[in-house]
Amino acid sequence: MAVDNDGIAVVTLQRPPVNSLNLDLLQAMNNTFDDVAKNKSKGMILTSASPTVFSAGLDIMEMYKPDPKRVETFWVTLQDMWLKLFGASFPTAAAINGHAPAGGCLIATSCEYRVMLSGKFTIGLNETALGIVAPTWFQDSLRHTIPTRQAEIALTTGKMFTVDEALKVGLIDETAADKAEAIEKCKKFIKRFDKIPSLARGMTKQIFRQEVLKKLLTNRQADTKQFLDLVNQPKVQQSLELYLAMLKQKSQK
Ligand SMILES: CCCCCCCCCCCC/C=C/CC(=O)SCCNC(=O)CCNC(=O)[C@H](O)C(C)(C)COP(=O)(O)OP(=O)(O)OC[C@H]1O[C@@H](n2cnc3c(N)ncnc32)[C@H](O)[C@@H]1OP(=O)(O)O
Repeated sequence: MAVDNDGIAVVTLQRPPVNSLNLDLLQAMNNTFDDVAKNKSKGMILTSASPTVFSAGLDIMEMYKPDPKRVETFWVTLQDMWLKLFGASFPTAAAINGHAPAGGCLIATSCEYRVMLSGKFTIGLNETALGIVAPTWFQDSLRHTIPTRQAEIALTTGKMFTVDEALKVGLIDETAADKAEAIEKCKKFIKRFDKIPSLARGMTKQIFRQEVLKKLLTNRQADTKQFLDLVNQPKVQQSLELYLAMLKQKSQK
């Protein structure tokens, strides 16, 4: 992960090849979000070092034949990442310079503003298409971003939006021709708050988001147990094995 700081922190996800979210990357993100809060940055922009993938979502390898302690830590760290990002008092924006499926879409929808590169990229919560259920807080992040009816249809169909579709439904706010332009547009959004007192801004955002945050905070243990019960089912392990093989086969073509 690289962080540039000119008052606005540009945080670049840098875990080749596809920025899949494993325990180490999630821990690094959490430490970075804490630093951004401590350094009193004007705001934070999340982007990716890959030219084609913003983030491929959760690292499937963390869930396949997992070590019991590590997989629990993985999930709790993912919850922490979402609580910190969705609940950040500082302004947040995503310069989405590539595909953003599942957990990649979660990161983007946890930010306040999204600029995505025009091109053949897709974004969405595709969990149902994979035969899994997006956790409540994943769903909440999408419902918080696009109209409820569109969110329900997208979630139940596992829809991956093209850039044009995402713009139309409000899943992204703007498009950009390249990464530099996406970052500039995100900076422009963050600079809108230059004349707004940051305490009032931050508290207003937290009040606006508190219902959704509270849902996970009060249900954390149950959410973790549900995940662990699911991931340890032999049938789920079988599906993960098949999915990994399919991904490998596709990447070798
Ligand atoms: C059937 C699944 C059952 C799961 C059950 C889980 C039970 C518990 C679930 C509860 C949690 C629910 C929440 C889940 C949220 C998630 O985020 S799940 C992850 C979903 N992500 C995806 O489905 C994305 C998969 N990846 C892609 O579609 C593509 O890789 C891409 C569009 C992002 C990029 O395409 P491209 O640039 O062509 O790269 P590839 O050649 O496909 O991949 C390169 C390389 O990376 C490996 N890889 C890709 N994604 C992941 C990943 N998410 N985790 C781990 N590894 C990944 C891919 O296999 C290639 O590896 P090799 O080079 O072949 O070694």
